[in-house]
Amino acid sequence: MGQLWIKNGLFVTMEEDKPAFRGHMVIADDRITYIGETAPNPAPEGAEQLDGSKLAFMPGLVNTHGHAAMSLLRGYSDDQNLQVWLEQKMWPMEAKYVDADTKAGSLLAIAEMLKSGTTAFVDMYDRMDQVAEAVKQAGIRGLLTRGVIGLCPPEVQEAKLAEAIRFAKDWNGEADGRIRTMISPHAPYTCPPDYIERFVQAAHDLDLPLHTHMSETLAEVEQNVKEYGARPVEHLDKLGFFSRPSLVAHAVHLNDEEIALLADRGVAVSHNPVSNLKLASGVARVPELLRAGVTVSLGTDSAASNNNLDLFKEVKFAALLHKGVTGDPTVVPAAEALRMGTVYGAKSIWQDDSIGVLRAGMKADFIAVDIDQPHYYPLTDIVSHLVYSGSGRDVAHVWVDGRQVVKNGECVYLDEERIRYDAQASFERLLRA
Ligand SMILES: CSC[C@H]1O[C@@H](n2cnc3c(O)ncnc32)[C@H](O)[C@@H]1O
Ligand SMILES: [Zn+2]
Repeated sequence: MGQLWIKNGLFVTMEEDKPAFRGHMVIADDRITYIGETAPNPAPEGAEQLDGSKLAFMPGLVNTHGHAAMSLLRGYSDDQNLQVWLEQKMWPMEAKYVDADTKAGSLLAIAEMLKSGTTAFVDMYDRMDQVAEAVKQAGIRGLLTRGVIGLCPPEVQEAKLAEAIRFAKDWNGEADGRIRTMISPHAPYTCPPDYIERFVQAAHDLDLPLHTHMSETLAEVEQNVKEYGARPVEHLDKLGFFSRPSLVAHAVHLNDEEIALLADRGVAVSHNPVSNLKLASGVARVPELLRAGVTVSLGTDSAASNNNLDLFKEVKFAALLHKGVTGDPTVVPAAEALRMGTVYGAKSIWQDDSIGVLRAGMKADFIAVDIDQPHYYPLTDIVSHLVYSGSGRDVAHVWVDGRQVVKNGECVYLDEERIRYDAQASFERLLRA
């Protein structure tokens, strides 16, 4: 891959001691080898040079919850609550998916994510080999997991669990280590307790993290109490779920005791503000979670409930929403929202701390934002501008694992025209089927 020397760029490192400065960065193969205000000394011989003077460089965004292939269902069902949306609209359409649809939807989503600055994403879905192939091709980083809905006869449950384990084993560490896997019962309301326990066992056996939807709606919490005599957090805790590194999506309806328990067990939360607003699920208690020491990152959920996979939007919503509902303008300040979209996301999913900040020795997963535009002027506080004024549309270049995967706004390894065509064809077939 060789070396890249970025000169005179504005670097937003996400490091606490030196968050932003103008300077230089050197990439060798998959790693950052130098970052600093002064030029590298000695100068990297033979390195490709990039003038960074009109660009802001920051760690790639990390999307910690989604279902990429559902991008085919973008706009198919708006303005419904979760239960109606899932049971009457999503699940009937998903039942008609074939491998080619999952591949088409995943490529569409990955193109959208890469072009808007996401370098790593979590994906929970079915037909995950297709998603993994798409990740491999596009050059993005993926934490992939076969999500399992257990509302089916025992022999089907058995087959789904076996498939989840097979996928997790086959793909962990693939694509030069850009793919990692997890184990995922879909939710406490779609998987019986003894079935969830088998996923926990599998996660132990394979030494993998767990991921699930949890406490997304009030109805879910009430149903859990009625069926199992416990709220979802206590329920999952009793089933041993939090004995593994775990990432829960949504966590909207939590009481103080549940927040304390999640903090105590080291559970990471993927906050999905836009999806939660659109499905009228509620607003997660993010300021309290952060105060309790929970790692809170950001997810888009799918393009069918968002309807966009630009994580910059999620960062902005996270910064604004909690000010609005608490009446306190100091909660989730811009820098904290940006940490949720980068370093906290990295911490939640990539447990070896090799991504999420710009620092020598870290993996070279970073993006270049075109700040030579009116909405970045006057150039004062770059973090404020990125959060409150910027968007994924400003992303010019993206690197993952030291490899440039977006150049001048175009995906290097994807045929975007073909992807749009295939996505449209898949959707039309699904409608007719
Ligand atoms: C088979 S795993 C993926 C499964 O999850 C469904 N899904 C998408 N968004 C949500 C959400 O916000 N809450 C719960 N479940 C969701 C999706 O339709 C798939 O069936
Ligand atoms: Zn989801």
